Amino acid sequence: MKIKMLAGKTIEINVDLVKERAKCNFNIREVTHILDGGEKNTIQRKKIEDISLNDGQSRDVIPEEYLSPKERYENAVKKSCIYARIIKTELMNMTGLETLGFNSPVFRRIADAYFKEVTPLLAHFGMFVPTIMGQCTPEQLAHWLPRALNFEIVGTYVQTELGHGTFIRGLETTATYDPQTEEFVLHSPTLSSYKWWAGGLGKTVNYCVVVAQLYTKGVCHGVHTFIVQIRDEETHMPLPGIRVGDIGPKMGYNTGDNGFLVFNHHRIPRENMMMKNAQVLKDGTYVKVARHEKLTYGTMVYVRVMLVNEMAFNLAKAVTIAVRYSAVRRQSQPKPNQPEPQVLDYLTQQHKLFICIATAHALQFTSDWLYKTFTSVLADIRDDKIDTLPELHALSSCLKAICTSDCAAFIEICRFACGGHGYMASSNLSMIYSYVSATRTYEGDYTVLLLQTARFLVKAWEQVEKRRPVTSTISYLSHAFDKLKKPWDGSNEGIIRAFQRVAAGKISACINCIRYHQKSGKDFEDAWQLTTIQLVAAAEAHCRAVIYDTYYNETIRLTASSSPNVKSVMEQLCTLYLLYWSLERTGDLLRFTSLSEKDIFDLQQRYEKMLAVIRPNAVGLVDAFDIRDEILNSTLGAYDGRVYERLMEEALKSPLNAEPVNSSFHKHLKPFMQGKL
Ligand SMILES: CC/C=C\C/C=C\C/C=C\C/C=C\C/C=C\C/C=C\CCCCC(=O)SCCNC(=O)CCNC(=O)[C@H](O)C(C)(C)COP(=O)(O)OP(=O)(O)OC[C@H]1O[C@@H](n2cnc3c(N)ncnc32)[C@H](O)[C@@H]1OP(=O)(O)O
Ligand SMILES: Cc1cc2nc3c(=O)[nH]c(=O)nc-3n(C[C@H](O)[C@H](O)[C@H](O)COP(=O)(O)OP(=O)(O)OC[C@H]3O[C@@H](n4cnc5c(N)ncnc54)[C@H](O)[C@@H]3O)c2cc1C
Repeated sequence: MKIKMLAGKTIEINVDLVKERAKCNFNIREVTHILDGGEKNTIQRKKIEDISLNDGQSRDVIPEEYLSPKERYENAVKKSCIYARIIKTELMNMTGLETLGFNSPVFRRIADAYFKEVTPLLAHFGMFVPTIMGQCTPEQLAHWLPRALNFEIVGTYVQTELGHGTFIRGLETTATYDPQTEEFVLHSPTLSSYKWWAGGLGKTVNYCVVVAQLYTKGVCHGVHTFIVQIRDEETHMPLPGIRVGDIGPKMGYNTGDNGFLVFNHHRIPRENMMMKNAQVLKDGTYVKVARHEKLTYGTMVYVRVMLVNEMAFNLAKAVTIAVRYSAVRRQSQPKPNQPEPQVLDYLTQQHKLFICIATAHALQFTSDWLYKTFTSVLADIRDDKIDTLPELHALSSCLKAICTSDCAAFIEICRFACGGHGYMASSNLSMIYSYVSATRTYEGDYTVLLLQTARFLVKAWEQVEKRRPVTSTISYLSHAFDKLKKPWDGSNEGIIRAFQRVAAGKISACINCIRYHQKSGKDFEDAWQLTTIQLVAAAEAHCRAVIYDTYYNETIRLTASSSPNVKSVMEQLCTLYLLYWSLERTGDLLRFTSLSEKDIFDLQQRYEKMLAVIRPNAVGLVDAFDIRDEILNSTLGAYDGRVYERLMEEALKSPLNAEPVNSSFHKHLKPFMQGKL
């Protein structure tokens, strides 16, 4: 152990970690600034982290694993109020800082110091407020937004029902306009129409955005959004006509009180229909305002965009834990009479972990780029231009699907990399995994969203066939008709072009398959269904090509004025990422490019050399994510590497250790062992 001063405190640091940090050859702060989107953001983030975490209010006295479900929820509500107060105060102090807002990555990061699972207010921050911002008229906005931002009301987003989640047009809850009273009557006509899943609905919120089928003058106009009060603002009792409760234990999100909601002819004022995109006049006349009918789905697009950033952060946490632990952990004896090596020195361990570091960078840069695209499309929509929306929908759908899926898979690999101790709840890897695993399903299931992107790609292909211009992310399709396979080029640019060829080849194969089925007499819908396995694969290939291109270009752009070693290490990670996926997808490359067996051998050699090049900087790279111990919440991943001490300290907190003999011994085990039971 070595003693080190950190933030004014003297701490003991594991000697292996001290050596690792001494080996690091680049400026860690510089990389942190790049990942944060600039030094100004890092300074701001650290300031808010200090304000909100230094007083210890985020800490639990008893680890929440030992609390009952009810106590865990109550504890989460208590801490949510502290957390929300910090956001309110800091937001007021931060006016003018355009990069930080209500849902800023900074507030997101500190949330993890407060909640091992989630805050019951997550859907208030992530969905209720964004829906108010996106779906209200200016008058409605003036009424609802300040109340929601001040937490005078707390809300959630209630869309999914027992019977339907994916197929929104199939939702059954009705909102029928009554012109006599100028009210909507909300009703749940069947068991399958019961609302199910909304976060915070069970016990926490008093308002919600409800998605329901709008009926007026006897005509159904499809799903629309309504602001519905469900609990009394004083007593918090459910209002008449409302049945609401918690849906019970889940694989994760257990402090999130996901709920059910049943309407029995519940009335709300006409003004509570969110009327930015469509209106119902007092006499019941339906007026469509928006030019694109899917603008009602805007909150989902927003959350899908946010989730990409969410994935980058969660993977950064998991790999920080796994790399630090792998530097501390020593195991086996590959050579006789030699000390046990750090497990990080095993090539196979580097193969598990360095791709996770690279992926966290790739997702961070892709997420920043996607967010910019999102804000630019929002600006277009404000100017009544809706032609950029389909591309945003296609991009956010596939990126949400692939990033959540990759991130869950890589977090599980981080757990494997930590052996048995990775399975301890105190490693925090199981919590991170159960949190991330749900993201592949919610906000649009993986397969469903990739099929949305595939629709866009098939249409784009038809445009390219007609030699019509297409948007930037699919411009590579224009080269799909070049007949000759180009010689394999293993440079970064060459690999990206090769994967664009793979994507184009897969889309082309889907088109051929759909047309083949149509020629055999199938209608388009059936031909589409028969092609869906390939369509999902084509959308995945397209998405990966977008990520490779974005990661590569953003790395060059963001390190243009960096110090040489920072530039090198960031480029090495990007190259590692491209090599890793080339080796993972050799089948695709063999099918659609001129890659040979010899090229695969070369790729493998280059990949393994790159692992060795990155090895000395591995701990420095995860330190650069700059995730405070309070946020990591891990016995294995703390900055000081006191792994075994922390494991023991945590074990001693188990209530089972409070007494030398548990009463069940005398009550059950002893009589059983003595043959008396
Ligand atoms: C611990 C943290 C603590 C504190 C937090 C602090 C701060 C917060 C920070 C960040 C928060 C932000 C986010 C991160 C984290 C979490 C978020 C919080 C909670 C999330 C919990 C989960 C919430 C939910 O799951 S809500 C429910 C979501 N449900 C879905 O996604 C359903 C999926 N289904 C669909 O989207 C659609 O039904 C469908 C797309 C599959 C089909 O729709 P539909 O049948 O109507 O359309 P089609 O006929 O198929 O298509 C017609 C054409 O329309 C096009 N289309 C479809 N959708 C869209 C769209 N959205 N936009 C544009 N165009 C669209 C479609 O492509 C067709 O086009 P074509 O040209 O005709 O082909
Ligand atoms: C933790 C968590 C939190 C949630 N929070 C909220 C919330 O706050 N508010 C809210 O409204 N909802 C919420 N949800 C619900 C969530 O949005 C839905 O569960 C999700 O959209 C998936 O829909 P589903 O459950 O209907 O799945 P289904 O559509 O029933 O999916 C089942 C299977 O069928 C497949 N499938 C479905 N349709 C097709 C198709 N067309 N083609 C091919 N395959 C298909 C899917 O790929 C999947 O494998 C939450 C869910 C979870 C797990």
